[in-house]
Amino acid sequence: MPEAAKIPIIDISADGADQAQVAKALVDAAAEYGFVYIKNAGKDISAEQIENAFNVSRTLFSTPTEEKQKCKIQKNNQGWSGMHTETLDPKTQRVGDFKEAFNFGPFSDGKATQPIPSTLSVHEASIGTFRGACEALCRKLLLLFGQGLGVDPADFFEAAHSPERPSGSILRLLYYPPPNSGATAGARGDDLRAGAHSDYGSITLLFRVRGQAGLEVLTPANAWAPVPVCPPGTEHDPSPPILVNIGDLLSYWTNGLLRSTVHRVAFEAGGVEGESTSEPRYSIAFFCHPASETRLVPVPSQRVREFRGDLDSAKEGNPYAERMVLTADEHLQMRLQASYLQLYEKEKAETK
Ligand SMILES: O=C(O)CCC(=O)C(=O)O
Ligand SMILES: [Fe+2]
Repeated sequence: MPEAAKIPIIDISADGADQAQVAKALVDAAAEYGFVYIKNAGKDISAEQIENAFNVSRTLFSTPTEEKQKCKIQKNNQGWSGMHTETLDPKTQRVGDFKEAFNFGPFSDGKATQPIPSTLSVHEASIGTFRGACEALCRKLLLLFGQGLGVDPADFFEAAHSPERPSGSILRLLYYPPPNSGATAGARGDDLRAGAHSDYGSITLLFRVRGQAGLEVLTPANAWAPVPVCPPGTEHDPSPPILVNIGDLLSYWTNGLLRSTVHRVAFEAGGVEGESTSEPRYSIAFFCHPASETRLVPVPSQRVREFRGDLDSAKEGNPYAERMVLTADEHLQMRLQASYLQLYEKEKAETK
């Protein structure tokens, strides 16, 4: 039975917690594992808000396909993507991901700035509020990363993620249909709910539902390890911890000091008591990106400058790393084109 991934649990909002110590623990976890659980006692994002977001998600994915089709994903990375639209690991997967997703871009005055299904109209403002809470938590984490890395000024990352400026940040609702259902008929043993990948942005927040297994990380020993929804010690918290992981952009920005770890969602992911993959699975991700025009110049931190450990892994996330300083938007576009094969292929054909 595969052993669960070793991922530290950190409480960033504990009363009287020493922020310098919290910042150091976060950086250590991000440098060693690339993943960290943020204990969720409901101070940053309440259990009720999270539950409400999952209810909205269930409403969305049970909306008729024709209605979702009207909001089909566009090249701005906003909208609905149906089964197999995204292929996170195109080199290995024979067929795209067994999942549906809906990406929300920015909101303005409680309103989405993109088409949304009519079934979501009554929930529009609450989705915007939830997205805002995710954005605020990310900025709090980015400030802690800046402090923990000794970046001068400490708000270097936080300031680059100002919510006032356009960015690629996305709130994503995800739905994985159950195995052996109409939507997954024909799936083979080696097919995946989400192919192996690392995330593209700075940091990702991931919300999951108790009992729903499936997420695995690739360990340094090249084995897949399940990531329990409620690791020991968090079973009685009001809400499962929020899983935070480092994306390629932040890894690249920090010369690979912060690790961007490969992960996937499998149909069979054993090893965690009380969790199973036989049910439909829902998860919610917030992908946090810097303002689009941010130039990914070296981070003003001695620790980053002196880090020479793993430059190769930074390069992996960004094949152009050696050639030029990219902007955040150029970095994102490069990655989107690789995983939305049809969306971009179709366009190539049309422009011929
Ligand atoms: O659904 C999950 O647990 C993970 C999803 C994920 O890794 C992603 O969308 O990038
Ligand atoms: Fe991911």
